Amino acid sequence: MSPIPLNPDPVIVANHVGKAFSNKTVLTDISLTVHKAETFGLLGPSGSGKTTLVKLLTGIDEVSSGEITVLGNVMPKLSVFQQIGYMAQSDALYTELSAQENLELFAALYGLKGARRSARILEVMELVSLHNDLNKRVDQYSGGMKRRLSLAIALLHDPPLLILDEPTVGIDPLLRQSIWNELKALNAKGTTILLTTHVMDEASKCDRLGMIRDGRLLAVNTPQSLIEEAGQSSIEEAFIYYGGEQS
Ligand SMILES: Nc1ncnc2c1ncn2[C@@H]1O[C@H](COP(=O)(O)OP(=O)(O)OP(=O)(O)O)[C@@H](O)[C@H]1O
Repeated sequence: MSPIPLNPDPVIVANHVGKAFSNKTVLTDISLTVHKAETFGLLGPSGSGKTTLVKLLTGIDEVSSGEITVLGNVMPKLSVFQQIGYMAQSDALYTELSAQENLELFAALYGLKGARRSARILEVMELVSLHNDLNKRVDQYSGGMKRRLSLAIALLHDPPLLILDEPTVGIDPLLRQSIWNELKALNAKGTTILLTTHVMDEASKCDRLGMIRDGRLLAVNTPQSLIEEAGQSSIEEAFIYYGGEQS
């Protein structure tokens, strides 16, 4: 199967990016381009540097070396952050408020008003199957429900770029499937998605994957090409192969 040609517009460009915290190097020489309307997955074990890279891409944190451009702007840049739907790994929710109140707050932040605001809140909550729990306080939500609410918030302003850090952790397989369907529908409308995962099955749903280990990008390609080039039969085996070659 030949891969679908990528839209050439670069939405994210990382150029020889490095990141160190005091004297600890966490990312080394990461170069990577994410094109418009693709789903790009960052796959790597716990502690490999995925969240650190995501924070650089969103502009929450700054590179130690190299450069990141997002939607044509050198990061970090506040105006670009408003064009990104960001779902952090730990849910940034006001737990003493209801889901509705949380959504209202973020909607106001994004400048969504009036009927458009109410309609969009309902739309995104239907999408994550939480529309019947709008008035429940978030401290009464389960872990999976909080993840889904965080995803709804990331989608609220219909941003051109979604950056999702482990979006489906704690979400049951059926709902995970429907979330993936939605992500693919957003892709089809032109939304670019970068997400992190360590679930191999999920990685195979991405258009392209970046395999990351010990802060280095080992390989970038379509899941199928990564498997074929490594002469393996699964993403998991390919990952072990590329990791082994590097070390
Ligand atoms: N602020 C910080 N100061 C010092 N070290 C940090 C900081 N943030 C992250 N690190 C270190 O950077 C490394 C990569 O962490 P990171 O959270 O990016 O990994 P990850 O791939 O996202 O892992 P996980 O899948 O568990 O979330 C870890 O060794 C972590 O301890």
